[in-house]
Amino acid sequence: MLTAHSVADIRAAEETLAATLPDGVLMQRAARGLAEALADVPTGDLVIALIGPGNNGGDALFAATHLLDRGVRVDLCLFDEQKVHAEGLAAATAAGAQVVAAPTQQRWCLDAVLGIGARPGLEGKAADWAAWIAEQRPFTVAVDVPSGVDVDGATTPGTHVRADATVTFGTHKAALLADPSAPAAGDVHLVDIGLGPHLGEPLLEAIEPSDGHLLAPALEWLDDPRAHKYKRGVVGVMAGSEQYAGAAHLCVAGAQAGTAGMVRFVGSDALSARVVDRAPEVVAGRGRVQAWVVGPGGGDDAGEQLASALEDDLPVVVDASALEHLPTTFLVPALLTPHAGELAAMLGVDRDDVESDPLGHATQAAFRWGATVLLKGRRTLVVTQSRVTRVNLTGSSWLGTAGAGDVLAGFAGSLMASGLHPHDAGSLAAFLHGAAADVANPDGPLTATDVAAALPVATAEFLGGRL
Ligand SMILES: NC(=O)C1=CN([C@@H]2O[C@H](COP(=O)(O)OP(=O)(O)OC[C@H]3O[C@@H](n4cnc5c(N)ncnc54)[C@H](OP(=O)(O)O)[C@@H]3O)[C@@H](O)[C@H]2O)[C@@H](O)CC1
Ligand SMILES: Nc1ncnc2c1ncn2[C@@H]1O[C@H](COP(=O)(O)OP(=O)(O)O)[C@@H](O)[C@H]1O
Ligand SMILES: [K+]
Repeated sequence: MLTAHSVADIRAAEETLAATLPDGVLMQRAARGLAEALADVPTGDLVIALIGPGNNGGDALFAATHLLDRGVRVDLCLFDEQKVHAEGLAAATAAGAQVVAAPTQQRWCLDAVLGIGARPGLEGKAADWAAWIAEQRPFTVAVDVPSGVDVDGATTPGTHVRADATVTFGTHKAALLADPSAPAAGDVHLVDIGLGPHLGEPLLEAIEPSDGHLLAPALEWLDDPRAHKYKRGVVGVMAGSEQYAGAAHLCVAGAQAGTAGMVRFVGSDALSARVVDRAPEVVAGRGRVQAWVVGPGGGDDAGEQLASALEDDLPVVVDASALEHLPTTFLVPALLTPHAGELAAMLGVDRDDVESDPLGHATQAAFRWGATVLLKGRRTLVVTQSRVTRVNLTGSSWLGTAGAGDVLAGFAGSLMASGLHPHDAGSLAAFLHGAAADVANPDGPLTATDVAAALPVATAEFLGGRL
């Protein structure tokens, strides 16, 4: 699992670790890691280092000494000459760095304006530097975090740097993983400075290809010699309507691609006939299931369908139209799967509000409904009270295609029917859904049907540690 920690936790870990080491060792580790990450800068090329008032600037100043040692030239811009890491500045200038008034034509840039001590938003000189980066497009490496973002909240309320890469120290930060701030970080490289053993519970985590073991609770039947389809679980699907018949097919396709042993479909006679025609393995009509999926393309019936599913007292995935009919709170394990527009409607706010603070709004909804909230998007979030929030890093923007959400809801329901907690079911479904899109076509268009078709292979590769 890839983890990100809060600024407060990082500070506490740093204090504990620093107390066991001679002064300045941590900054030296950070500076060396930063210089190593800049190994591609050719000898003789010129780097501009934008230096802020704190230790973030210090890291870059010491990294500059390593760059200068191997023949890279370094110019320095100081945010505040009175407030700069003095030893770092002395070391960098002694090694040959020049202080200049403003960035000009440099093709390489080190953003060391602000790190984890930042109040979000850049002003004055720092805002001018961010504008220069946006206009001149030098290859920009952010030190620890892109300056100006909200490090824990992953929001971008003011001016900030947009980097090509970020070299971060000790652990990831929420801002590097979650949207809307993640694009400002570019490619993220983690430098180990020894904080690991001193860090507490993460603020955010992301499933990695090596985390196939997370599926284990849904696969206990695999080793059971007397296993049969019902031991794998049955997932019930109430999806689709006259208007959105395709959602029924796509949700069923997602459900069939999962770990459950059988899919039941409940809908009108006409829709049931179509679904069974297309997917002969599906059993139509009410019956015993271990989890329900309600809402994809559900149209006017979604409220009734949700009420009917909730009567069974079973885990439930609530998607699309069913999100308009939520009970005050959930008494069964529930996974709600809104996109930003649906979450905005649930909370009575604007879509822009959700998009500018997805973590905050998904968390608010998870607490309000006592449910797991999976907020769909480029970096899908899965939030459950008293669990570490997960962010999904798989897939590409090609996944934003009609019906992809229907497949996701069906697949997550299948994992829940096999016994997974909604937090694991939702985050694994998002992970495998993105991985399946990459299997189907990593760099180009694809349909939701393609994603559903690739899910079984993506799951097998994940289980085999081959993703
Ligand atoms: N933790 C670790 O393990 C390690 C950390 N290391 C490094 O240290 C970095 C953290 O350093 P840091 O604490 O000095 O904070 P940093 O962000 O450089 O600057 C704070 C200063 O900026 C100011 N300021 C704030 N917001 C502002 C704004 N919007 N506009 C203008 N000014 C603003 C703020 O002023 P104040 O809030 O006091 O008014 C204060 O003076 C960390 O990211 C990493 O790079 C490594 O060396 C290795 C080990
Ligand atoms: N820019 C994007 N990058 C990656 N994935 C995306 C992006 N936009 C949407 N997605 C994913 O595509 C799916 C879209 O679901 P949804 O909005 O419900 O669409 P639909 O209702 O058409 O099925 C979700 O899994 C979402 O996370
Ligand atoms: K920075």
